Amino acid sequence: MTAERIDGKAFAALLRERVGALATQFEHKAGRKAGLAVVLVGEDPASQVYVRSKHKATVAAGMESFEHRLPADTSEADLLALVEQLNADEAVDGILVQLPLPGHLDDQAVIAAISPDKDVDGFHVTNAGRLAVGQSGFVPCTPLGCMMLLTDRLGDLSGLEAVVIGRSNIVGKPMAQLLLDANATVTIAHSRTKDLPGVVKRADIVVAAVGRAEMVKAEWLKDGATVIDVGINRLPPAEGEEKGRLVGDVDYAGAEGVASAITPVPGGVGPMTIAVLLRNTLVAAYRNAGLAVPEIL
Ligand SMILES: Nc1nc2c(c(=O)[nH]1)N[C@@H](CN(C=O)c1ccc(C(=O)N[C@@H](CCC(=O)O)C(=O)O)cc1)CN2
Repeated sequence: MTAERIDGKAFAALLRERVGALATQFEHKAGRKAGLAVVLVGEDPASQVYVRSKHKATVAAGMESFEHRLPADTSEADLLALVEQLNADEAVDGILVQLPLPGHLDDQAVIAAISPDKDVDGFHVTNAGRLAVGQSGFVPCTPLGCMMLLTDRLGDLSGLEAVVIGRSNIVGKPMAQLLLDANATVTIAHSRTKDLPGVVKRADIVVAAVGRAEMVKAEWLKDGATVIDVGINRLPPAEGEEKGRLVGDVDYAGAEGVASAITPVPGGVGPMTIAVLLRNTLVAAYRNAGLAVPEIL
């Protein structure tokens, strides 16, 4: 079997296009553009790339982008003051603080300061709670993007066995919650799971979000499984290479021979993160303006 490659890049482009069309409708109805504020503290090279991509995608979708770049030694009090200012700014529908933050800053305190109704990352404890009890809030972008790819491919997930490898607040836990809401039978596996290969072998759906390069091997997979690879790991440069290759948490070359479908890295889940961020921002804008959120969002 050669697995179908799930093209997250193409899916994300379609989603961004749809959000762009709805953002124009929003502007006509509300008399203003939807707005996203992104805060970057420090000079982490990967974060700089992601923040630049978010800015470009926001503007391309016809929304207002407010970028705040702060020095690496910014104090927590100054960062919290900026978040407060953005909470009060009516032109700002969504607020995102790029992670990771420099070590002296407490991510949880910063996330807690964001108004839950502007928390388009879905990281605030209020939004985590809303997801847990089935209320509408904001769902973290990466797991929601994974879910869109899964339902596009599989349709109804009822009764399917899903294994999520990784238990982070940002990906693993919300992913498991979304799969459970879709009536899958869900196992969350992690570094202390006994017989991880045996657990993964049961799964019709595998979501790998551990952050360890090519850890999930072809032999672990059930024939015909659908594999969603959230990992983005850079290998050390091979001879003659300037930069190492990007790989996921799954051994793609091996898994391709066993799975029925798999997301590549790059070009799979990663691009969905930014497309869903635009979607969440537009949902926030509709809600903040007191307008009905279009169903197709
Ligand atoms: N506040 C947040 N911080 C972080 C988040 C987040 O959702 N909110 N997620 C990640 C980083 N991230 C967005 O912020 C992100 C990661 C990866 C991609 C992406 O498109 N990756 C490409 C490969 C990119 C490359 O060449 O390096 C791919 O997978 O095809 C987009 C966004 C951590 N921080």
